[in-house]
Amino acid sequence: ARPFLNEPDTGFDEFFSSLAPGELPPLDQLVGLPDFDAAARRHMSTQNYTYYRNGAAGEWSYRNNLEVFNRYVLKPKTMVDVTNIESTLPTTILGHNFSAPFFISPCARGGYGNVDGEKGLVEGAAAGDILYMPAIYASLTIEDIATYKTDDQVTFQQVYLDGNDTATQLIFDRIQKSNSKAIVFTIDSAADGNRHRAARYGVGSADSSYTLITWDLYDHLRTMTDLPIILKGIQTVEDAQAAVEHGVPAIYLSNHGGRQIDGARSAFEVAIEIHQKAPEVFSQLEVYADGGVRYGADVVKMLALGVKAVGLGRPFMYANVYGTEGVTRAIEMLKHEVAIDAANAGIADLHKIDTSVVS
Ligand SMILES: Cc1cc2nc3c(=O)[nH]c(=O)nc-3n(C[C@H](O)[C@H](O)[C@H](O)COP(=O)(O)O)c2cc1C
Repeated sequence: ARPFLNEPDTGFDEFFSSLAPGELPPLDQLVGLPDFDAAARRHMSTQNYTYYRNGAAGEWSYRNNLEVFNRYVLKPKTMVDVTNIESTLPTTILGHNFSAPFFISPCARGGYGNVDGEKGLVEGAAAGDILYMPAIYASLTIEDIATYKTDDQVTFQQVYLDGNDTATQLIFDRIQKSNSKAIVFTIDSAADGNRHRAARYGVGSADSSYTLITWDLYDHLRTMTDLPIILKGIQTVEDAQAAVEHGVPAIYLSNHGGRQIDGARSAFEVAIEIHQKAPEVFSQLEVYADGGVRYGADVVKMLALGVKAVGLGRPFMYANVYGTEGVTRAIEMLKHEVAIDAANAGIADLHKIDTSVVS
């Protein structure tokens, strides 16, 4: 296997060389989202870090998620008035207002990175006014997470579901009671993920059984709740089109951070396929996407294809090692990067972005 740099070398190790083993660098000295990975790796136990970091099998999909953004370059336009770009960061996600077109992807086991579990993710999302999607296998319960929300904070609850109606109805009722505004049904994990790195440390998938996931099930689930049910883990244009036919309000392109099946394409590549073969999908329903997003420019490239909002998993899990302040700072960093990268690419308004800026 060719060598792989988990984070590009931007001087982190030299700069923080005097820190004691395990000591976290001061938050205000981190300069970008990849720094949170390096900081968390220093601080977390190898076992816990491995659960966050791992990808399926040889981790080629994990790597590709990160590397794919470098295979598509930006084509900056000049002589454009970009001075109002920051005012175009806010967007709506399923009709709810947020301050930026990115969100916190659902990730299990926040407690591995912070003794307070997902508290920092809920509070950070509120402070930064972005969407958080708590995972059903979060360390905190749906109800505990709800106690950390501000009064008007909008969250979407992720779930794994099977054909057991009684269990499903219980979960749906809890979600409704906790005032979540949508259900994010993960459909890319019909079987256990083949996770070599994680298996070494006994930290495999949170969802490991064979699970019945079909369009019939989706149609049935919709009769069991008034909440919109988003499908997470769509990976082909055909499935995106089927989602339109089944009246799905939003799809979420994802290969689960490269954690389920090695060799699966990145969401960015799937978005390109949809853009090429069925661009109408982007206006027929809302399309979200995640995987390997680490820089403002990555978000800009996703938006250029027609993606409405972009998710990040690991960066926020690593930021949560610092708790609410860390997550809040990560959000600020990414907002700033999206704005300056878009501006330098000659984009005046993020809502009017199109593929002419990407090649
Ligand atoms: C530690 C960890 C736990 C995750 N747990 C879940 C989960 O319970 N449900 C789910 O749908 N996706 C889960 N994911 C996938 C994320 O929602 C998201 O798709 C992925 O992290 C995006 O890639 P990124 O980490 O490169 O941003 C998890 C990812 C990580 C890193």
